[in-house]
Amino acid sequence: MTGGNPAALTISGVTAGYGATPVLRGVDLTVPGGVTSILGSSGCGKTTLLRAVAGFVEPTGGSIVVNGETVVAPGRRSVPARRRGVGYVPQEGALFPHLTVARNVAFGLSRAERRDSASRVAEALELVEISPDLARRLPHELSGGQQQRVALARALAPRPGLVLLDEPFSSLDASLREETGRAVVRALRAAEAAAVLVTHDQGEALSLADQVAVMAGGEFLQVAPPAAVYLTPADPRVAAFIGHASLMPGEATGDGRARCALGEVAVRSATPATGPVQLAVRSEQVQVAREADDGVLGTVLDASFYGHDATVRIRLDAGPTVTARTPADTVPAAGDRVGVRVLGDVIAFVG
Ligand SMILES: Nc1ncnc2c1ncn2[C@@H]1O[C@H](COP(=O)(O)OP(=O)(O)OP(=O)(O)O)[C@@H](O)[C@H]1O
Repeated sequence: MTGGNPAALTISGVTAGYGATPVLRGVDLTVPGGVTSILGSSGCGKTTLLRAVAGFVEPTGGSIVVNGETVVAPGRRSVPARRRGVGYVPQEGALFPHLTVARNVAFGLSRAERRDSASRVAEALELVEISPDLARRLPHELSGGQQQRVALARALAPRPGLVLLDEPFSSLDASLREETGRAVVRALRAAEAAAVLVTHDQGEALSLADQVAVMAGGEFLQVAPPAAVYLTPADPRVAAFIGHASLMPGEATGDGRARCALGEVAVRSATPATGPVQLAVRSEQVQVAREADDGVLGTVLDASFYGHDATVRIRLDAGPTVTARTPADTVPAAGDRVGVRVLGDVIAFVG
């Protein structure tokens, strides 16, 4: 955002629920522009928040401002969904199966905008890199990735300032997912639309977004650029959720070090000089060697092979379990005795 433009979206103290069950518990979020991804476990309230911004769920409290216009505020009638200037791409795209690509894209246009429907449709399809040759096809004649891009074109056709995407890539396989994700972000940037992207997938959240908002239990734990969320998580839950850190108690001993079940480790971040701390050890920091080599001893519980590498869970003799990431050609087997060492600084939180 530059030159004093309003933020694309400001959510302040929003509460919402279904019947007597609260789901959002006073949510605050500012989307200055660009792409913000919302990451959180299933059922934490991500879709409910998007639906509240889009105008499909009425909040019970708080306010929502879209591109400078207040659309929800206490004591005021909320602006209806169709007048919020917000595009919405639901899960699975939800194209109308009996309408061609062009008519699906034109569907979101207002009566006035339909006067130049052909050029609006062409513009939107170009933004999402869909060839005009596909405009007359029906959705089932497209690939999954193309269908998702058409769903985005439909949301972009009215030129909204803000687009909400609810797990738009969840039905795509891994490689198509990455490629479609990048194409969607290119289209959003070309359209100069800000976006909120809900996802379960931390790789997607970190790689596609300018800002990552980590949600748990109906509120945000941290909202920050991807590298900050990964390298300086605000809270142990963020560390555990993003990048699979192993959490364990420790005792800070001064000089930026702490003692824990992994021995003496170097710690990063603002920890007290001495006293109890909670440590978060990233799996890529944990090095596994044969038992004869040095390190803290433990027993392999299980290993998951991913091709490019593997993750190995180890129960340390001292009690806690840690997860290590090992090269694909040196994966120990369940039951193996191993030595474990920690590389670099571990994240520490005040215990
Ligand atoms: N229409 C509804 N009526 C009653 N409860 C609902 C309704 N929709 C959602 N919920 C409940 O509200 C909570 C939050 O749901 P929501 O769909 O916002 O979560 P989410 O974070 O998007 O989950 P997921 O990642 O699984 O899509 C859940 O406990 C869910 O069961």
